[in-house]
Amino acid sequence: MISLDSVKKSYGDKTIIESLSLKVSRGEFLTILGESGSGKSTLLKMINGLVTPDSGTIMVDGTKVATPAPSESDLVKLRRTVGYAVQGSVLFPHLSVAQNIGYVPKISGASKGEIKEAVHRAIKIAGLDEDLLDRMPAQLSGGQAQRVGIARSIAGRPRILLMDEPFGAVDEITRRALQDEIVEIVGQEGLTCLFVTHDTAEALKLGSKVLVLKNGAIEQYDTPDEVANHGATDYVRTLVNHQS
Ligand SMILES: Nc1ncnc2c1ncn2[C@@H]1O[C@H](COP(=O)(O)OP(=O)(O)OP(=O)(O)O)[C@@H](O)[C@H]1O
Repeated sequence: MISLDSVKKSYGDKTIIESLSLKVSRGEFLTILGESGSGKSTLLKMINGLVTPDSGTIMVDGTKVATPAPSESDLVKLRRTVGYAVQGSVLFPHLSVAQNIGYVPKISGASKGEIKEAVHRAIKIAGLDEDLLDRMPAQLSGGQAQRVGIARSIAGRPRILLMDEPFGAVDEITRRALQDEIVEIVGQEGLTCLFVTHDTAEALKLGSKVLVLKNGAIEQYDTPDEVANHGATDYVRTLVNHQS
């Protein structure tokens, strides 16, 4: 579903990712674990075309995303294929909840009726109350905003879901509820999910596979069981032993 071949990325003279190759199968729930600055967000942004690598190849569901940078039509295709949710779910502040959730269907050219249907389907899946649809993002709690972000990321019926620390800004109880829901959504919809976290317990709990990154390089890419019980490097074993 997703493949990266010898991908390199630097910012200025700082190399973030030296040479990364990776294949993610359809239906995989891949958690990406690593400390701050290890390149997790950069990896997701390269997969959804927000950041272009210096060199290497990235294929997403048959579309070449890089390099060179994708064409305008490939980018549109990519927006439909890939849903993206980030920490604190950065919603458009000037759009209502319904407009936020309906954004991708709208830019994809869906009719008013189709947009409404997509929004209702998404809020149902994300466990949101209909009463919230007319509110503005500033009128939501952190947990509600997070759910709206999730609803928005799935409203366009993507095949791939990229989530960048999506539950970083919510309390522990909401976080657990959202974790369970996202696993269910990904399973039900048959999605391929890449989920970035710096929380080892979360990575091991949610992932069907876990990718451990350090300084932009792969330390281990394996099942949660293998990562937990047979850490490939000292770094992986330290992460597993020091989880909270
Ligand atoms: N646009 C940019 N310009 C320059 N440097 C950047 C840019 N974006 C990211 N970086 C740097 O690249 C490195 C990797 O950043 P990235 O956000 O991918 O890490 P991360 O693993 O997601 O970190 P965190 O867990 O803190 O979000 C960091 O050193 C960061 O400062």
